[in-house]
Amino acid sequence: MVKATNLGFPYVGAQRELKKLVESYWSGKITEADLKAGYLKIQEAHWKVQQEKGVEHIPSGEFTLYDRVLDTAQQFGVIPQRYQHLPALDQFFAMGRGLQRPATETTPKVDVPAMEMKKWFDTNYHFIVPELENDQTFTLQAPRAVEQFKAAKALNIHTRPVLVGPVSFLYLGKPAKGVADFDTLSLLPKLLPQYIELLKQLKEAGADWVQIDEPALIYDLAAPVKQAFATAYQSLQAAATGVKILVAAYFGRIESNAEALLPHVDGIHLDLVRAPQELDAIIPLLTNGQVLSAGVVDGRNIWINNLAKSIELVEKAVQALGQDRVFVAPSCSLAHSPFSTAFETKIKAANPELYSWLSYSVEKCGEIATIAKAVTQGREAVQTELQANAAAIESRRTSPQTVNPQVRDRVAQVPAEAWKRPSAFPVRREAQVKKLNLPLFPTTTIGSFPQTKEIRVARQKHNKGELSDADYDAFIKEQMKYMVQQQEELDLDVLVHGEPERNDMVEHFGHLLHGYDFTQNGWVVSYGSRCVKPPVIFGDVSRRCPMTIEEIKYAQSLTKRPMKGMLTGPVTMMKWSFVRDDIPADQLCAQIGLALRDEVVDLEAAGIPCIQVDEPAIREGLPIRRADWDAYLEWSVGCFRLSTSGVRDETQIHTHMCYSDFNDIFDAIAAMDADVITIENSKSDEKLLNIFETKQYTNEIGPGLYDIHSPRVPSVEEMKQRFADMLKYIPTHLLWANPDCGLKSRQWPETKAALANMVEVAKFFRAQQ
Ligand code: MET
Ligand SMILES: [Zn+2]
Repeated sequence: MVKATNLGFPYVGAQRELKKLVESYWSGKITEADLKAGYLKIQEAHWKVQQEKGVEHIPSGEFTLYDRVLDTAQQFGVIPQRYQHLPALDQFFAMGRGLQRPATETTPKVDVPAMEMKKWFDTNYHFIVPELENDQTFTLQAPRAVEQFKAAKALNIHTRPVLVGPVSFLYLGKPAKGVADFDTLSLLPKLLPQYIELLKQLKEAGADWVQIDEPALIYDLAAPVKQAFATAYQSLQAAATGVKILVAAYFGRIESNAEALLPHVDGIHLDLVRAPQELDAIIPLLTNGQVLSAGVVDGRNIWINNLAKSIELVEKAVQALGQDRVFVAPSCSLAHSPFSTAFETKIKAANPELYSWLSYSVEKCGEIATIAKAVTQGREAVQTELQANAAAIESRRTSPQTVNPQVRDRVAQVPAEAWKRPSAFPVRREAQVKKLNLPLFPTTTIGSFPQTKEIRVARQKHNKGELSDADYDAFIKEQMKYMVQQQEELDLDVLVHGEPERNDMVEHFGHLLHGYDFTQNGWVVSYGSRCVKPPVIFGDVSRRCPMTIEEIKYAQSLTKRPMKGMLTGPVTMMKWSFVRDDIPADQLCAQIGLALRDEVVDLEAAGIPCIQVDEPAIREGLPIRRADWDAYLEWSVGCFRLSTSGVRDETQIHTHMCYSDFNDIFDAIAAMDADVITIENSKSDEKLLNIFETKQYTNEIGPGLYDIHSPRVPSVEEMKQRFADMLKYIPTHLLWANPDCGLKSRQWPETKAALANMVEVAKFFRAQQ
């Protein structure tokens, strides 16, 4: 019998119950006991819903109150010194999010920052990076997996415990602050006995299968790391704990990384959505009853599965291995997909066709069960489900909502010259210098100004219909007027309209484009208790109407200084949305690129001399494997150019990225060929500037002069220092003065003070020349 299994579930809850629960605990509204009782109830509901949907291997132990890598660190005693004095639960949250607490009669004052957070592979989830000492000791304490397994068992639900694997844990960890650099994998021999102990405890509690997540298997790995995998699983096997081990890799292909560990495990999970070709590669390597867990249902998106296709794939595995050696599974933990489409009442009513294409975690569990049943009992056993699915897939393939022939034709017929500016940068620069007549070291900002409470309230009222369109427009105009006035007073050179009309740089444009929709409850965790609700791209994308012209034109009418138009680039529009999976990414990106191209051309026609197209997400879209980088950079950079190259030489194209860590893709950034790029710098001066020692950036550039993430006002002196450092690397005539990123999360007083200092610095250096 082919088993329906799951790897992980959206622990945040159907209506983000867990978020509300932990946040109430943080604010002191509920006690630790309330928190415990509360999360047990949530877990119970989750186990039950998976059971009802027909999942046979229900995961436990992956449920976390903040982050499961952090859970893993704490339960093995990987606790940096600065948190060690705190009681367990406070300690856990302090490591995740920092803790500030005044002294009481019995306890001293606490003030500890959070540990570092990093992106979890190529998802938008962020995990807490374990800090390891080179003489680190490990001690197993209160393992979550055992606690949760027992809790489920008490409810009569048999679960499959999930652990973060020992190699991935160490590989993703880093040497603690102040410790000399060392290979964190060298700690493996010390860590493994703790895993053995944990497996024994799970066995004792009644577990049979244990899922050990080793997502690090999808990286380009050096030989010693592959060896570490082999060593680790060899010793777990030799310990004969009595549980069966399923090693799970996901988010990509494992290639040869698992070969050495394979003989030492009872099964392996593969992400067959990202790497379907690995099915054929792995089958011949499985022996002695080893199991293949086939990840055929995409755990990272919101779309229905093509059941007929998945069934075929699983049948192929069954033919080779037999029914008892195949599990059906999501590609990765379902924690990366929202909870259930049942809450999408608005889409259901307004667009039932789109609704029929959606599948969130609960529905995905149903899909997994259907696939398993079809393969075990034959397709007839699930005929109704298969028919409904086939109809939905067909409607999605042919619907005018997804396919717009005009858009398709336009993408297919983009002329070669549309992929780049007509003239080279030096020629464009000459035209721009003449037209803009800017001083040396021009000053500008990145786009947004403070999103004040007043702005948020007005937007809410407008959304609820309490503020008329006309009144809201008038309000936004007032805001722009204020923002332009402030910039003139500060004596900035290139002004912006300030983005008061935008709630979010992607969602705002989504509303103005065909092919986008918005969910009510499509939440996924971004980090800790923080969730995001990305827009959905379901169809071919084109402009509904000009998107920004009114506002920018109005802002320009208020000043003689050049106004900078402000758009979100095609790659970022995709990366920060739930993207359709029925056309290739490069095609979708070109569609968005063309929509933006029209807007860029319209802005120019409206008399806007500078246009910024933000691409903060280009780097995070970089594929995990180096071998895939070139193809990705080719289309993503190409689409940026497509969106920006419809203008005359004299129109100055800007772009912006808020990280400086792009030394490895420097050539691609240069190939974007923006006239001006503004980038982050202030948090990592050297990292960014070092690259200029070896490579030349030929266009204009504004490395951020100060960090906008903090309310702190940078002094003139420190910015002078930073500017002087930049001047060592960047030719005088190419350098701009600007902050790191947009100012929307700041307040006005600090914004004005910081910008005033920044302008002073630019003027000081101008006077020196
Ligand atoms: C995350 S990058 C933000 C760019 C945008 N133009 C802003 O200033 O807010
Ligand atoms: Zn930014």
